[in-house]
Amino acid sequence: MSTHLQVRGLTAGYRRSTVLHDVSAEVRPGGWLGIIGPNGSGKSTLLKAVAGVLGHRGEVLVDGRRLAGLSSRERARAVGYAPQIPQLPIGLTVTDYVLLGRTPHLGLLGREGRGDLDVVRSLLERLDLVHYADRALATLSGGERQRAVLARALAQQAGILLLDEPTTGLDVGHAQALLDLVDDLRAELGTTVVTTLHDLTLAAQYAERLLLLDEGRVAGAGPPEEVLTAQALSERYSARVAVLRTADGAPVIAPVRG
Ligand SMILES: Nc1ncnc2c1ncn2[C@@H]1O[C@H](COP(=O)(O)OP(=O)(O)OP(=O)(O)O)[C@@H](O)[C@H]1O
Repeated sequence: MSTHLQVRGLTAGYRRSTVLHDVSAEVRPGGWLGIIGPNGSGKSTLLKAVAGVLGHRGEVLVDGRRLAGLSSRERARAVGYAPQIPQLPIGLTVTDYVLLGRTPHLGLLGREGRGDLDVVRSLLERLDLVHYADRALATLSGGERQRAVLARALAQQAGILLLDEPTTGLDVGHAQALLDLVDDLRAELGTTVVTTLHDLTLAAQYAERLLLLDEGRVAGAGPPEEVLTAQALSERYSARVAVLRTADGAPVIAPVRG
């Protein structure tokens, strides 16, 4: 199942201020869009609005249907969301927490079946969480907890996966394992992926296209090699960087001391 995501003229914010101004974006079925931009530019706000947890003007279309018009079960099957700072039921074990991701797939009795347990088990293996399966979330380290949050979002097997800073707190190996897993889901299930990422080199290596936000407006969009120029990073982030290339031409962003 591959899902097409369109965001049209999205304006959103909080009680006192409008943060996003008329943002439009599109992700092809099975595509990966990386949202980048400096602190406070509106990346998380955009994901919240697309996830439907923050009111907005404009439209979010999933396969041409307004997300706001779907039932909550349909919406949970369409969009999975891992927020940057999730509210965690810290008394739950890792297994029970990740199983919550299966809720939109359970039958009338609400009982999980063998298939649900298999999905959870496989995610715990891929995210190196098997040893923690029976531990309460409260007892995990920051990176272990982050991996549990991502496992729950992945267990949902929604057509669109929204991940807000998924590699925060993860060491380089676990960060790569997570992004590889998301990429595999794209290949195996056709999952459409939107992530915010501060690590621009990782963003360039995994996302097909980038959307650069600055002060809540789109300041650039396109393939990573077009968006990530030293000039754009200097203008938008006030950063001194050298843009290097991997053997296959992907940009590597190296900060340079002044
Ligand atoms: N709940 C809130 N109430 C009021 N203002 C908020 C709220 N959440 C975020 N903001 C403000 O909205 C703006 C955009 O925040 P947002 O979290 O979307 O930025 P971001 O690009 O994800 O930033 P970062 O890179 O620091 O995570 C910021 O100025 C922030 O202070």
